[in-house]
Amino acid sequence: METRLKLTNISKSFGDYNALDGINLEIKKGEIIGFLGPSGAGKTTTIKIITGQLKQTNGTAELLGRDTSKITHDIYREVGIVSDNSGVYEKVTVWGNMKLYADLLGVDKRVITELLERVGLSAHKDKKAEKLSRGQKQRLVLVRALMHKPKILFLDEPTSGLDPGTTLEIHKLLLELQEEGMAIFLTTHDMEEATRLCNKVALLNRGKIAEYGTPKELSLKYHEDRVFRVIKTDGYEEKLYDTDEDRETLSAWIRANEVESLHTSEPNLEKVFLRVTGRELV
Ligand SMILES: Nc1ncnc2c1ncn2[C@@H]1O[C@H](COP(=O)(O)OP(=O)(O)OP(=O)(O)O)[C@@H](O)[C@H]1O
Repeated sequence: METRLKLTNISKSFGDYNALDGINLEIKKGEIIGFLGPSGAGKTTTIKIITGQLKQTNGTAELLGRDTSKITHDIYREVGIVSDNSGVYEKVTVWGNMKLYADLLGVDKRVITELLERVGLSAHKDKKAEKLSRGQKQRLVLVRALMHKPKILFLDEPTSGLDPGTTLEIHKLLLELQEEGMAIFLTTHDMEEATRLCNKVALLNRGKIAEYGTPKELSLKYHEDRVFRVIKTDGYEEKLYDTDEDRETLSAWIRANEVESLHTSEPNLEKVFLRVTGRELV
């Protein structure tokens, strides 16, 4: 699969403070990679280096095969960026906001119609952006970043503060885009979101990638206390651990037909994160 982003041994110092220390990361076509880390871990610094806004102290960053320290503005025709300060024109309508970008990028009007339809904003196209709800505005920002069909999309906290319905819609759209081959670099504080969307996640802590793998791999790796919850036919619930003794007990219950159901409880990414960083995600 085609590599869309490759970071090799990236370090960044601000004076004698090492904000990033030896970051390696690769994103291929059709992959969603989660970049997770507590406040101050170095996420924004990494994104700035990738998008050419900041120069690394060491290492190389290649975006769509080009060295980011030498990229020119035309690369933005193939890159989409969604961040907080997304620059929606508040006094301009939804359609107008889309049209401004479409003209700039040479995108056909039909694409605007299609995208607004896809995220349920067609009915609001003549509303000024300032009148949109938070979720509607977030969807506007997202589709505006998509209209030129970027090969790679950078998403900074795409669903933070949104209701579950809108969040689901955005997730559905992102999974469709992934299916279409878009590579997505996602920062999020929402571990459920990371688990649902990401092929792999990198846990960034104090400027280093402390863990990297599929959400499942990481959850299992930190799964020390494997607990089984057993509901017995008499209605009682028992907890068993992954020990020889408890396994023997479980076999005996099964043989005696005393087990109604059996559940394993795996730790989620949130717990992994806390263990790795010792810090809450904020
Ligand atoms: N221009 C700068 N000069 C000095 N230190 C900086 C500069 N930019 C960032 N830092 C420091 O580098 C570290 C990483 O910052 P960064 O903004 O990348 O964190 P982050 O992971 O994006 O955090 P958040 O989730 O809070 O946005 C922080 O300790 C920050 O204070």
